[in-house]
Amino acid sequence: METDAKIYVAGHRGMVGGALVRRLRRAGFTNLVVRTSTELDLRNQAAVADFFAEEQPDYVLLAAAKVGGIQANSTYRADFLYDNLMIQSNVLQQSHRHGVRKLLFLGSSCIYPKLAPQPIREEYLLTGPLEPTNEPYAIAKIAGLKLCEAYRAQHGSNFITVMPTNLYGPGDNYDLENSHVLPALLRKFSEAAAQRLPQVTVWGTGTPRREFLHVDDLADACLHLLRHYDGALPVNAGTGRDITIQELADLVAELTGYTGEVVFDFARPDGTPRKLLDVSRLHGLGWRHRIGLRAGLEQVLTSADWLQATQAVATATT
Ligand SMILES: NC(=O)C1=CN([C@@H]2O[C@H](COP(=O)(O)OP(=O)(O)OC[C@H]3O[C@@H](n4cnc5c(N)ncnc54)[C@H](OP(=O)(O)O)[C@@H]3O)[C@@H](O)[C@H]2O)C=CC1
Ligand SMILES: C[C@H]1O[C@H](OP(=O)(O)OP(=O)(O)OC[C@H]2O[C@@H](n3cnc4c(=O)[nH]c(N)nc43)[C@H](O)[C@@H]2O)[C@@H](O)[C@@H](O)C1=O
Repeated sequence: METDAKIYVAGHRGMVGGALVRRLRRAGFTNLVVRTSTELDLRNQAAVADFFAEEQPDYVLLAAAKVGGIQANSTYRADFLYDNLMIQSNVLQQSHRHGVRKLLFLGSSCIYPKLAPQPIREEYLLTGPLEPTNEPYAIAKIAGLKLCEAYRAQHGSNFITVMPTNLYGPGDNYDLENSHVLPALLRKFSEAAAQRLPQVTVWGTGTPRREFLHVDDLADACLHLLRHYDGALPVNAGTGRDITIQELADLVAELTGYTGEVVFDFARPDGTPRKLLDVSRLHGLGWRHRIGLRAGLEQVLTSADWLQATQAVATATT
């Protein structure tokens, strides 16, 4: 990849898109094209066609999507299915029409069957029923992956697909209802520590296991795959290690200095019991994660992004 190649990063204001932009800039890529969703709604077929005709990018990184945690996925089911189907269909079709040299599509570990054998290998896709809380999102992501495969098979398009585990890092969403577990716990425990609250409520039973990858590691993995991988097979991206939600809550309590009680709200869904990714394909391609969970969380809690996000939340609630 030449450093003056024109790269469209879709979703650059999001957590993953932001990390991709930072990583690409650090690697010397200067010709980045970005649009906010207000400037370009990727669900709009005609607008996406006009954009590609005007910009003619060489590479496309598709990090724009409707994204959220277990509650958002379960509540806004139509939006998660419709928005994601439209965004990816429009971007993939125009990337094909305009002869984009390579496209990277981001799926998710939730595309695999709810009770898949662990760790989850890429070939377990479509071998069993999905987790109901995020079935619409998973169906959309599976359709995206299959569309990449189909463009490659029918037209020879170099569309590659990456399936990340649960991510965290700068640019995360700290909304208490719609976010993923890690940002939610960081906020709940740090607020409880500051206000000396006697209890923090964690959703579900605390027994589900989750794997967490720092978003800067994911961005690095994506650049590695852009440079070194042209295959049809999807590639899992994770650390190969997971922990229970109870262990995660204990870790976040320790890091935020919270010493009160942790209670579990059994009325909230657990979701998938476990979704540890088998990352041997990615390791075989020469990439491994660098940022462990404790170090990654310490980095988040001392970052300018965290201070900004928590100040914005404090201002909005006073
Ligand atoms: N977060 C996670 O834990 C995981 C994420 N992923 C995948 O990574 C990708 C990025 O996720 P993440 O960065 O966390 O998500 P974010 O919610 O942080 O960012 C999503 C971005 O998508 C853009 N977007 C949403 N709808 C539209 C639209 N209609 N038109 C144009 N742009 C739109 C938004 O743009 P704007 O800000 O301009 O409105 C936003 O910046 C997704 O494909 C997701 O499935 C996969 C596994 C785990
Ligand atoms: C990345 C992935 O993210 C989603 O799947 P998920 O991993 O189930 O999502 P989550 O991070 O929101 O929850 C993980 C676990 O944690 C528990 N939990 C405890 N306390 C809080 C809490 O306060 N908030 C949240 N959100 N969860 C909590 C929660 O009950 C669950 O057991 C997919 O929908 C899909 O979008 C996807 O691809």
